Amino acid sequence: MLELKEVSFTIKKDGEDVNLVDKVSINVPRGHFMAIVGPSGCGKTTLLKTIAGLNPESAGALFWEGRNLSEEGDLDPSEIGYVPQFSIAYDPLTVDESVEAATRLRVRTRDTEELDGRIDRVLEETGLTAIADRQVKVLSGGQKRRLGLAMELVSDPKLLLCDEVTSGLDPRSEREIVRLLHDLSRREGRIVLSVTHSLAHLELYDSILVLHEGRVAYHGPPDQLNHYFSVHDTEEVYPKLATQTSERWQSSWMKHRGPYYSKLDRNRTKLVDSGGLHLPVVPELVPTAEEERDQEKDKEQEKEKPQGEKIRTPGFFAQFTTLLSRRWRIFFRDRGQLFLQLAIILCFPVLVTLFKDNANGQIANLSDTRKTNIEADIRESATVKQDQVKVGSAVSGIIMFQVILLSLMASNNSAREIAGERPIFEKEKFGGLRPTAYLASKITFLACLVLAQSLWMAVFVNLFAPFRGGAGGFESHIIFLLLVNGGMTAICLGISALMRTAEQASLLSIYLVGFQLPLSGAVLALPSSIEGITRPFISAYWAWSGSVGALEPKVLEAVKTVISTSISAQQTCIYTLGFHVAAGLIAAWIGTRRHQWD
Ligand SMILES: Nc1ncnc2c1ncn2[C@@H]1O[C@H](COP(=O)(O)OP(=O)(O)OP(=O)(O)O)[C@@H](O)[C@H]1O
Repeated sequence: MLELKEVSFTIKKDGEDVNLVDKVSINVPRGHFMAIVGPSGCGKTTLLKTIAGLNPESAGALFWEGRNLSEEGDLDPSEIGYVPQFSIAYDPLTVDESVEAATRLRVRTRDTEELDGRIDRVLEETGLTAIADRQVKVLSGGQKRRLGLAMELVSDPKLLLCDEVTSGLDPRSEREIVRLLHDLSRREGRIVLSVTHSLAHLELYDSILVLHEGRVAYHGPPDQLNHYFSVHDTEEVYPKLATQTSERWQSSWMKHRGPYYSKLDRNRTKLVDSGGLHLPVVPELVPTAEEERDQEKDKEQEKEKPQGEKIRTPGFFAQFTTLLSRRWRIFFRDRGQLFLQLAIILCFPVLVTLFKDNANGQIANLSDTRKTNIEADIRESATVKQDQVKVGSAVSGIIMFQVILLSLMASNNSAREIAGERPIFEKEKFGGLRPTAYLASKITFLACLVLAQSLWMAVFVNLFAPFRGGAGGFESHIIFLLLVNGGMTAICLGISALMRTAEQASLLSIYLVGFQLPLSGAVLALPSSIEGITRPFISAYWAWSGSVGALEPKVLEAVKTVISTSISAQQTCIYTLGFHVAAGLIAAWIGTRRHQWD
């Protein structure tokens, strides 16, 4: 039994308290199918989220089987299913893959047989078996809703909350979905609460809850709705609601609700007697002595069951591997993303090699012995200077170009990685996904991209414009390229986790990359007052400086003749870039833990 006692959800608006849900009191027994209806903005979704625990109630209390949920802890993620308004499946995956991923993330199964059995059962229940290998992107609206339901049913939730799962469907699909929800409420005593705009098919529900401005205006049998509101047609209920204030509707309901609740009880008894409702245990009925003995026996047997038979959330590693393999599958299925990534990895290094000729040029040596005349002496110095400028600016420019292009790749890698799928992530988190497993899968996926991009950039460019480093110079250069790409990828991932939308995250990440070049000081020296403030945050400077520091002395001298920015010690560059990686990951960790379900 789900019980709400004077539950309110209050927000602050212009300094005033506003009750979006106001003193809602209802009882919903096991195996009950209830519609939550009411005009747009009356608080239906807010009430559903309050029941789900997504909006903590500001007053009142919620009970599940007599257990106070706010005091004794929420329902286990496997016990509750929430089907939101938005799609919770990835377009490139098939129906079967989506349900499989949902099962692997929510349910700890003993073996593949159990996993397959669970997936097959859920596909069967929701009528998706015939289209199990179809990609989500080609599904109809009704099929997508069924998939959303299937992905929730994998854990056999005792409480299924559905938010507008029939909106936008044609009348036939709508009826099919309502019928499906009705059937789901008839199994294992599952409670199904469905928020809907539609006043069609109300006869399929056991009870209708009418909300008006967050208050209960009616909660009774569907066939008494018109009678209560004194209307001929259900469509007239909403206009009728507008004829008086919600306070009046609420107090009127409190006065008259007795007979309607009795009717609900009678309907339920009839249903149970006719065998239309299968209830494994009916806690709200006082059991006979014999039933009590049976229940005790059941409890004992439950205790003796091996742990594996209970629905338990999978561990960190199982969730991590499921998410990682799903991420790679989406990556390879999404042709656009794959093509863009390959084009970037292959073409960006080609751009850098355009400057190879000057970078490969020789720098003449000054003679040890002085020339016999001053004119020859000056000519020789000028030639050396010319070589230094030509080679120095090309070598420094190539390094900076590599660094900037890798920063650009970094923002492309991760700016949308979390923000672009935030609703799905929040939904999966609600279903028991560990944020650490999610973050670890993202880091592993991105680390592979960073490795491929940075190594290819270093090796390809080195083929045409060999890095002119001393002993171990090229290896150091590779490390700095890896670090700048890794650092910027981590920072953009942090931004992605903290921002509310993918657009905000992309924009901020692009600005961040755009400012790297001018603020690095590699092109134009910055005023020292600004340099001191900005430098610690400019990854491009530290990677460029570290790589330049790994050049052989003669080339390093040449670079110094064309720049007026100081070169930092390599150790300092490594530590600073390491700090950028760590800061980005910490931001991502904070962002993934934060609750961002609108
Ligand atoms: N976190 C929030 N902060 C401020 N206002 C909110 C918040 N959540 C909901 N609201 C407001 O509360 C009201 C009820 O919203 P809710 O989404 O519950 O309505 P609804 O009945 O489900 O509407 P619809 O049928 O149009 O989906 C709306 O006016 C909405 O703008």
